[in-house]
Amino acid sequence: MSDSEEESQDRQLKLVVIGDGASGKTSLATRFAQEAFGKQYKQTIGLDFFLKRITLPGNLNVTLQVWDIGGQTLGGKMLDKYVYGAHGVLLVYDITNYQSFENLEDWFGMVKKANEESQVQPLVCLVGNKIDMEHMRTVKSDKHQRFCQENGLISQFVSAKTGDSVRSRPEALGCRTQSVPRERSLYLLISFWSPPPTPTPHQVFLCFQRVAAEILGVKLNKAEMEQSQMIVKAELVNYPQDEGPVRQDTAQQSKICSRVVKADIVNYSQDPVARAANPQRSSMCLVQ
Ligand SMILES: Nc1nc2c(ncn2[C@@H]2O[C@H](COP(=O)(O)OP(=O)(O)OP(=O)(O)O)[C@@H](O)[C@H]2O)c(=O)[nH]1
Repeated sequence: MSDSEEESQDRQLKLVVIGDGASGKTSLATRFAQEAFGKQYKQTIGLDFFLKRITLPGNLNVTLQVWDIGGQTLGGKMLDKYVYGAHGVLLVYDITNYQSFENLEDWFGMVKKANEESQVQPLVCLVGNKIDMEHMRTVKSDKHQRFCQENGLISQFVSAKTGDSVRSRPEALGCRTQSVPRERSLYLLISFWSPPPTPTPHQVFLCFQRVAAEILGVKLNKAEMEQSQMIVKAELVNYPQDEGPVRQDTAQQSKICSRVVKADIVNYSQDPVARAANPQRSSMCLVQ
């Protein structure tokens, strides 16, 4: 095998996703590996595996082996075996479930114990999931940050549900806002902070990418780092009546921007399904 062939071989990383039951671990892994999301909760018994190949800056191909560990394994005999040898750990909690945050101490304690004899400690990322339900948040962002600082963890907020598609313009999301002046101003507001409409990776992908990059010591550029860390929700727009089908796909989209932005309150006048699934909307654009 030539040198260049050897160099182009994939690196393999084992990433373990742990946290309380129903915090969204399987959903994160599925969003990352399959670009999918299921509303139905199906408890993971034991563990599941996902594989995904990504390319990091410098043309470095990395195969991520994602171990999705069932939340019920905490305190069980197998957990330390699952976690042992992981290069990275995603410690997941649900921002709307305080107990899932409190239990992180136990999960993190187990990670440390499982690897205490290992020479290399895994990189641990604290993941606050379900930020599409910001209005139901029970874990304050500063608690999250404190936990990260105290334990030397990297920090991430995501939504497995929306994928938190950042850096997309309204037209790229299928919104047609031109016909209503109020929406037009919102469109302009968002456009002002948005870069050109190129297809960009979603937040969950960026979260995994960031962990892989940190493990391998690969530097992400400033834009990639900002994308992976900044989350702004802009749930908005008073859609005209004839645009129901478009709305369904776009009801959960978020936007990235660098400060607080006042936005319109949503009024999904033609979309009872989306409304039922998402009863409350933020009237502000929130900066994490
Ligand atoms: N709104 C919202 N719901 C989510 C999100 N992520 C997961 N869910 C829902 O939360 C429930 C639990 O998600 P799972 O991914 O199965 O949770 P888990 O942590 O794998 O659960 P265990 O298998 O018991 O460990 C499901 O009904 C998901 O649809 C999210 O980001 N936002």
